[in-house]
Amino acid sequence: MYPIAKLTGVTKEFRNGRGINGVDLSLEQGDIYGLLGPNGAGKTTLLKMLTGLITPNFGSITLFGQDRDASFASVMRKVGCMIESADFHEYVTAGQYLKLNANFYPEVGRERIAEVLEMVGLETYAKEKIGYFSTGMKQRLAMASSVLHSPEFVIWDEPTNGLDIEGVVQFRALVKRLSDEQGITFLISSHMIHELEQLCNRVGIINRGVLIREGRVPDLMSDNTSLEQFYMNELQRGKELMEYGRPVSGT
Ligand SMILES: Nc1ncnc2c1ncn2[C@@H]1O[C@H](COP(=O)(O)OP(=O)(O)OP(=O)(O)O)[C@@H](O)[C@H]1O
Repeated sequence: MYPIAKLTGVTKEFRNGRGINGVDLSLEQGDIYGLLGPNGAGKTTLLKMLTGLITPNFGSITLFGQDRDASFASVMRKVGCMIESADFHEYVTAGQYLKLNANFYPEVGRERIAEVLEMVGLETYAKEKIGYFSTGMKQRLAMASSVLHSPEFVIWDEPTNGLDIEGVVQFRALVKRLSDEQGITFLISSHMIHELEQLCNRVGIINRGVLIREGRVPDLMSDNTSLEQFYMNELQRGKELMEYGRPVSGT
């Protein structure tokens, strides 16, 4: 079985010298993979490169075992993504917005639109203009839109941004449901480390553009009481390596 997504030596250097550097990453079918890292670490850049929004300077990317660029249309058909906040036309309703997106997918009908609205708890707002939506409601709508065409691989950048407590709980249940029932693979970047700890089977930590650690959550946490503690230790270790060339605090 091929990996759902595989990045090999993926590098992007922006003109300001920042970006990401030599990332190797392989996602297997059914993974719920959490991407963690400080602000500006390179999470969004990595997700954008996976989906073709940014072209890497070096490295290769395969999706579903195929070269991402050579088979772009066919592989991207199986990917659903929500990267950075969606740009909505404020004067259309949630239902109309999804209907517009559904035009790209002949197999997506009215029932599927109702289904995804229900999935994200917006079923009573189908006929409301997006201009009246709160930040969290727009986030829910973007999430609904990203799974409209029943993708096999879902990429979400900070999906819990703006969600209320109920929304976060629903989000977690939705990921688990789609993973358990349909075997969908997820790549989720988030600062909500407790969410990722509960949700993900694997996580990776990216810092200053480098994937510094990654693995199965129970393995990474074996010497730590929580994923948060592991994460803080790893960042501290990275800082010491940069400053002193070796870890000094025993982390
Ligand atoms: N188009 C661009 N041109 C120049 N620099 C960029 C560009 N896009 C991102 N960067 C820089 O690349 C680095 C990584 O940015 P990125 O948005 O991937 O970080 P992030 O981990 O998603 O951060 P956050 O958690 O704050 O959303 C940052 O230092 C950012 O300033």
